[in-house]
Amino acid sequence: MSNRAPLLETNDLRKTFDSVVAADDVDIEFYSDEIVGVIGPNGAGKTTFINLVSGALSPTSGQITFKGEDISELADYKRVKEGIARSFQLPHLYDDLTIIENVKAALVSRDGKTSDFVRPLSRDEAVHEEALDVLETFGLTNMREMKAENLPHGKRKILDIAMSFALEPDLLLLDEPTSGVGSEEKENVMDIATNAARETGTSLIFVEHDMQLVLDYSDRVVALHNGRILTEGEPEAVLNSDEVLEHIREEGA
Ligand SMILES: Nc1ncnc2c1ncn2[C@@H]1O[C@H](COP(=O)(O)OP(=O)(O)OP(=O)(O)O)[C@@H](O)[C@H]1O
Repeated sequence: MSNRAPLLETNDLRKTFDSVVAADDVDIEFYSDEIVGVIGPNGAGKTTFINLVSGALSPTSGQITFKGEDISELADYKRVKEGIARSFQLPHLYDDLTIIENVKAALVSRDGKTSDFVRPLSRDEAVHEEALDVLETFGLTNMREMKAENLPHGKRKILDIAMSFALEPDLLLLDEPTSGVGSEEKENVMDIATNAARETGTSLIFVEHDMQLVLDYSDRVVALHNGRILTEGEPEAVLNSDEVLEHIREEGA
């Protein structure tokens, strides 16, 4: 789609679990500043792809190249330092910390310290100011002293996304950012995530089952089925393609 060098590229990327082929020699490129929706029925390999790129899983074979470097065997925390962040289907938050402390934990981990430093660092003015900025951007200012465990699910997803952005990634992987979120709040979550991506120049890859959201928020769509790329390209064309209509939309993505 572009003459520019890809930000992320996979070559013959393969992951098997016994007889299951969850990534079947996947070749794909992602570019800076693009927002890509990944669709596919249950078991298509969407989360496996996110896990392979983030480093949660090692590939059985094949390569992942990020900013021109082979990161296939790089540990997940080192990939964060290289500029790859992710959020989870179920947010990974520090439930007994407040919202602002959660954001500070992300800021502190970005700067190479551990979350044990969060409480002392709550007195660090620079971290405090930056955390307030993040909370403002993501509409969480009013809830900043609430414990994460008391946040409603939609806000938990937003906090998780906010913490991912606080890591200042070049590429952010969102695994089902709207799952479990009430239908009236799904667009809000997607607006917040995609606006932040556009404003910061972060590339976004998001896994999504809601086809209307995929259509509304993606620059490009990748359709997976049985660990393979069924088709990819311009959102409307992909969603209305014969392959997607047959294998994904009928089975229910
Ligand atoms: N850790 C694992 N061990 C064994 N099999 C796995 C593991 N992770 C995934 N699989 C299998 O790999 C295939 C792809 O799973 P994956 O979770 O990537 O699909 P998905 O497209 O994300 O599905 P969903 O939409 O249900 O989240 C499935 O058959 C799944 O059972």
